[in-house]
Amino acid sequence: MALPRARVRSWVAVTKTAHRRCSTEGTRRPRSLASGNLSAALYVHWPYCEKRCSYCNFNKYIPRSVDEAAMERCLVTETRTLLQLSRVQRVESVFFGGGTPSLASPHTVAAVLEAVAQETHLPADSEVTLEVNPTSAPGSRLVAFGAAGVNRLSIGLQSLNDTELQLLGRTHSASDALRTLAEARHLFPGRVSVDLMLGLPAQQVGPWLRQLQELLLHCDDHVSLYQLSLERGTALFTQVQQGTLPAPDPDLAAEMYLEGRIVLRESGFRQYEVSNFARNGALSTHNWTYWQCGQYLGVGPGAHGRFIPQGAGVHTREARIQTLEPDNWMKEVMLFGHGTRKRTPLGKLELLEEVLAMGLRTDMGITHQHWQYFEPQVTLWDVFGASMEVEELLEQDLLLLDDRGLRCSWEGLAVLDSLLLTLLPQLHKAWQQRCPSPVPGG
Ligand SMILES: C[S@@+](CC[C@H](N)C(=O)[O-])C[C@H]1O[C@@H](n2cnc3c(N)ncnc32)[C@H](O)[C@@H]1O
Ligand SMILES: C[S@@+](CC[C@H](N)C(=O)[O-])C[C@H]1O[C@@H](n2cnc3c(N)ncnc32)[C@H](O)[C@@H]1O
Ligand code: SF4
Repeated sequence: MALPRARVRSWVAVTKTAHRRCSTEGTRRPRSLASGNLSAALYVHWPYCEKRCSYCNFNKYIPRSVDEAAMERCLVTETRTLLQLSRVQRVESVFFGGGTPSLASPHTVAAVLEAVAQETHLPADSEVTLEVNPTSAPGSRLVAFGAAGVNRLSIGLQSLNDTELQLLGRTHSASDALRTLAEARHLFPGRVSVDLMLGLPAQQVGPWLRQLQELLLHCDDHVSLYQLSLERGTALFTQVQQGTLPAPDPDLAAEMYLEGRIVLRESGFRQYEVSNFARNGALSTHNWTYWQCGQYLGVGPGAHGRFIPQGAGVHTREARIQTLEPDNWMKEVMLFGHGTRKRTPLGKLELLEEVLAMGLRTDMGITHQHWQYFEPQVTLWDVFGASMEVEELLEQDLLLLDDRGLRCSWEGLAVLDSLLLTLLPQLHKAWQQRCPSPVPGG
């Protein structure tokens, strides 16, 4: 079998199908699983932005004005409802994402955190992240967000090249990004992440690597690299379709990623996940919960969640999506206490697919103990140990299956999508052999 070509999927594609601060993090089970269904992560979506970026198809709206008091009330109400429904006893991380949550008032952030602390246990060391867009405004708001309870920032820097930032439709310049980053590091030392995009139209490997090198002179202990995903319906997609911009070259993007991860490794960063790099143990607890298939509640328009709604007498994990459009979502929250639009019970096989596809994104992979937590009867050896195709991946040193469990090698992590093309069908095959009756969803 030829070595698969490196292809990095941005996290965006992954969330559509589907941190703790110590260096031993990757070797133990996150608390969210260790404590079974008693704990969860919480995602809070702020749906508004100042301006539409040319590449973005997230659930975001550019409003003329925002009724922040109403939005705050609804976020607090839905947080309470979902916490009661899940009956979780502790929340280990809260992530304010968007949209542009740094446009929200710190008061709103504080109100949501207060509701969490009233409904359940929010330990003092829980990770509370806020996504921040760089701005030219000075940072008194960052101080206020810290006072509201935020203790980690994720800065959407995207590029350190002004021409690229304009192409992306960003409202900030490279110098705004560096100034915001410096301010953030000053206020939240060791707790600042930056998102850097790669694979933009016309972007070349050398100049992009020089951006990364420059970023390394300024950044803190966490970096995320996201390959541009050209999304239908975005301005960038149309420009590429109409030929006014060249299509991003996937081979160049793969080269940027492969070279970039080496540069980061040489600077002391551990690639703990396909797109995420941390040093000094600054892994993100919140995202770790997603990759380990822990429970998470999604609050706000378009937020996703995965949890067992025990309060409704349900004992199956559900994938949930909240209503997308903010005004409709608010109406539903005011009427019903929540704006959950879609609930999909997850069958056992679907859950195992997620355990596999998400777990292998991390360098720790899937330990036997972790697998057993979701599937006590069929082991990783049973599923993958006798497959010739899997054996080939093991021989090519792309995959490891040993006493620790199943995980990608350093080379394998860069081509995970190709490995899953073998591993997921193998899981299905093993599952069918075990339960031959064709029950949909497992
Ligand atoms: C949806 S944004 C929200 C945060 C904030 N509004 C911002 O723009 O920085 C979160 C991150 O997703 C990544 N992202 C968004 N759209 C993407 C796309 N089409 N392809 C790859 N990454 C994308 C960006 O790196 C961005 O920092
Ligand atoms: C693009 S990532 C940026 C993370 C950033 N690099 C960091 O290290 O914190 C944004 C994160 O927000 C969460 N997220 C974004 N949109 C979401 C949604 N609609 N529902 C649930 N979680 C979401 C996921 O955890 C995702 O990894
Ligand atoms: S990339 Fe961020 S700032 Fe830009 S439109 Fe999307 S959510 Fe808003």
